[in-house]
Amino acid sequence: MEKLKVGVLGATGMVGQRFLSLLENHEWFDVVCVAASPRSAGKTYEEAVGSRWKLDTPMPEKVKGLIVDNVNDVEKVSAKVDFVFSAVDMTKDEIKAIEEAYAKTETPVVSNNSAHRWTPDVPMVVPEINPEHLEVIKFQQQRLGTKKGFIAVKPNCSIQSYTPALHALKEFNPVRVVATTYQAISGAGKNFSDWPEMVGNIIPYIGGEEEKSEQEPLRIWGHIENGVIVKAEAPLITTQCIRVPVLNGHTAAVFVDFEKKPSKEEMIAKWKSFKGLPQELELPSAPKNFIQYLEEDNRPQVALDVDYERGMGVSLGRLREDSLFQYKFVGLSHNTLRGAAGGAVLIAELLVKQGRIEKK
Ligand SMILES: N[C@@H](CC=O)C(=O)O
Repeated sequence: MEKLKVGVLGATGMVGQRFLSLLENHEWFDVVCVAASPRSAGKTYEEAVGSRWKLDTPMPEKVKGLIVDNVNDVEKVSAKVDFVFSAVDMTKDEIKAIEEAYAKTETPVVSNNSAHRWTPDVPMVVPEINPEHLEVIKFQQQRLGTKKGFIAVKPNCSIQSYTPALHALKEFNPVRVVATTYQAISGAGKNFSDWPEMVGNIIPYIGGEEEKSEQEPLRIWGHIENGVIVKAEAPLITTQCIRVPVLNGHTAAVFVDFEKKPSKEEMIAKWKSFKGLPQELELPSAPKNFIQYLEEDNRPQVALDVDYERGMGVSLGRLREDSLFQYKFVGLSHNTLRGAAGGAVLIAELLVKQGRIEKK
C-alpha cells in the first residue's frame, strides 16, 4: 500500500520526538510535516530542536532537514498530510480548539493530549481493551460536520501499568482497586539533565495524576449510549501517584478485590493468554504478547523489563494473596512508548485497518 502522509503537531517536545523516532521506518506511515510553535516555525527541525533532543536514539535523518511549520497554520499543515498525531503543548482550551480545527479540515487527529479525553463523543482507546469505542466517531463527525475528520485520543500513561492487567480479569469482576504508581521523569517530558532535583529523590505529587489514574480506566470500560461514551461505575479505584528517579517506565503496586475470587493460577493463565484486536489483526506496532507474567520475586524491574515487546507490552509480577485485599501484584509499562506515542501509533494503525483513516 502507498504510505499515508503524516504530520506531527508539537514535534519538538519529548512526545513529538518519540513519534518521529517510532515513525522513522514505519511500514504504513511517512512523516512529511513537523509542526510546532511559531518560535520554531521556519527553522529546520534540527535547528529548532537544537540540544533539546531527549531520546537515546539519534534524531532520524529524514526529519532533520524538514522545515518546521507553525502549528497554528491549520490549513497549510492539513493540505500536506492524510492525518496528524498531536502532542502539542498549549492550554487545555487551546488544545481542544486546535485539534477540532484540524478535524474540521477533514484531517483525522490521533492525540496524546488529555484535553479531549472527556469530550463525550471522542473515543479514548487502548486498542487491546476498548476498540469498539471507535464507533462513537460517527456521532462526533455529525457534531463537527465532517466526513473524514475526527479526533481520537489515548489515555494517560499511568493507567497502562494496571488497567490491562485488570481488564484481562474482567470475568471475575474486580470491585475494589488500590494502585500506587511510581512514575518516571520522562512522563513530565524531562530527563535528568533538565530535572537534576530528581536525582536520588522522590516527589509525592504529580498534578492531576491521581484523578486521571482513578477515572480514566472507568471511561475505558464504559459503553456507547446515545452517541456518547458513558463511563463504567465499577470498580472503585483509589490511587497515589509518585514521581521517582527513573528515566522511563511507570510501575504500579496494585491491590484488588473481586466479586468472584479467582485462583492465582487462573489469574496468571488469563494474563498470559490475553489477546486483543491488534494481536488478531497483527498491526505493525502491536506486541505479540501484550502481557507477560514474571515468576521471579524481583521482577518486573524497570532496568530489565521496561522495553518488553519494544516498549509496547506490560510486565506483571509478584502476584500473591494479601491480608486486607484478596490479591496484590506489581505492573510495569513504558510510559512514552505504550503510554504515549506508541499507544497513539497503535490506535492510528487500527483506524487505518478499519478504513477510518485513508488517503485524502
Ligand atoms: N502525566 C504523566 C504522563 C503520562 O501521559 C506523567 O506525568 O508521568
